[in-house]
Amino acid sequence: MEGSGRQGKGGAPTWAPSEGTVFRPFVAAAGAGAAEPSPSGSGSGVAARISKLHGVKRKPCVARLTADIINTFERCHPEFKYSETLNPKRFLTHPSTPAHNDGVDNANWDLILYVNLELVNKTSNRRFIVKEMLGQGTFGQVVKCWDTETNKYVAVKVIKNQPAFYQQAIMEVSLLRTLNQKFDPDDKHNIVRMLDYLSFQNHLCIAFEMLGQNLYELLKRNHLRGLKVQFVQAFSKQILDAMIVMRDGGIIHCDLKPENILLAPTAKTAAAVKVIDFGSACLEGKTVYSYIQSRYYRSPEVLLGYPYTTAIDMWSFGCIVAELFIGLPLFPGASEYDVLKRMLKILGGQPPDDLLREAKNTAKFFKHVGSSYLGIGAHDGPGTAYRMLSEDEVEGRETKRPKLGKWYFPQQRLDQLIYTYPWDNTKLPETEKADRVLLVDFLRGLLEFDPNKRWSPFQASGHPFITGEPFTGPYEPVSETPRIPVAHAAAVDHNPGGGHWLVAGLSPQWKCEQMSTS
Ligand SMILES: Nc1ncnc2c1ncn2[C@@H]1O[C@H](COP(=O)(O)OP(=O)(O)OP(=O)(O)O)[C@@H](O)[C@H]1O
Repeated sequence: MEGSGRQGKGGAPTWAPSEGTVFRPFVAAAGAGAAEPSPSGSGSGVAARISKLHGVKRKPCVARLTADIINTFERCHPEFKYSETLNPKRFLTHPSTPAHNDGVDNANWDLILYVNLELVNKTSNRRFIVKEMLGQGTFGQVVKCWDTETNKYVAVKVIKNQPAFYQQAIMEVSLLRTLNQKFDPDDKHNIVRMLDYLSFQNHLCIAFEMLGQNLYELLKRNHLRGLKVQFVQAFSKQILDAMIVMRDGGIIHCDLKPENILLAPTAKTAAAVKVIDFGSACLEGKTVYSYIQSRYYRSPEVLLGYPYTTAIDMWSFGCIVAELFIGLPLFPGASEYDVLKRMLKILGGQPPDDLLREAKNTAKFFKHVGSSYLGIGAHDGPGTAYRMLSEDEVEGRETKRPKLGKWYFPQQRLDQLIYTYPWDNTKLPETEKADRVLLVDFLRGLLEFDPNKRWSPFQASGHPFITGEPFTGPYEPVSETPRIPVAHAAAVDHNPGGGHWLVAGLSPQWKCEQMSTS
């Protein structure tokens, strides 16, 4: 259904004879009929004529004739005029039927993108020429573009023309600018570089350096069998490096997952990665949304509706590390209930009572059973006052049975999963066994139910799994002194009126113009 209407509207044919001219397309001309070359090849047909014009003496073949087809047409027919602007648009956006914003947006408020559309920064006149679609997400579309200023390919995120998306994208610009310029001016900490941002047809467009495949695609390419421990180590180290910087800035990413970690081209090592997509990010202490993080990577405190900090990213990071090793998501729940149930089963514990007591959504998942209950967490601590609801109990409460997904691996505790992976394996070399012991100990500190006890990125970066130091027993991180996130302070200083327009270098007036048209 791709845009026949659109093609009709803007749609001149590739070749455009002047009015009244009956021009036979080349294929027909070179085929049977009046234009057939003479059987002898000596030259009475069109092909032979073209051959002569090109100075070709021997019998031409079709492939040769199409090599310089525009020239060929022009030589064959003096009235033939070619103009690239008259080409039919090759749409990249689906659907490509105009619906809003004077016909440049579709029904989903996405800008209708097509090959060779120029996204222009009116202030600098820098132009980004659209070439192909890279991905479509919640906030809009990401397209590969040719940057006329640097003569390089870049990735441009074209945000949907809707106030909520617009506002959040401004936040992405603001936070990424702070991270890039203030915290990582030399591009050493594995965070995507933002190159430019502009407003085009009421769409905020953000240009990023062009990166490669994401880690989910990498796992798929490996048939979801997981990566060697050495790669898991290398990627973990780089992601942690980015997370240390984010935490120093008091920035919570809120959507860490394998899809948002991209391979980066580098001369140094074949396994460099960068963190992308700050489209859901926020400042610590200024958390606005409660429905955040992709479900499989959602932390217990977010599921339960408890105030959150940068520790939620460490939970997602733990899920990513485990997934990189086993090739499958660790908690692929079909519902939030399913995710939580899997956490309890695989980790053999549950969130601490004080968190459950204060969290907003505890009653959706747990029943208060008094202080003496020796439940799932009993093996590693005192009893708990809360027990997770059964599916029947949830159905009774919510009138709907919670969705439960399939288990793709044995229903085991995390350590057993890692030690026995790929689960039919009996003999492992001693070095591999040692690596896995290290990995399990590393995951223990990341997948900690209590956000206050969960390791910070800096603490995790001291683990022997990351440093390569010998493992002498369970890792005890150094305690950290409380810090004041710098970006948080900066954002408040620049713009006490709320929002982050000024921090991003975008005027509130510009914001209003955009808002009013949508
Ligand atoms: N710098 C980049 N280089 C190459 N590809 C990119 C780049 N940035 C984004 N992409 C591609 O576009 C996809 C979507 O990007 P991004 O996650 O930033 O958008 P989103 O709308 O926030 O998506 P989601 O809804 O999945 O969070 C990515 O998964 C990736 O495949």
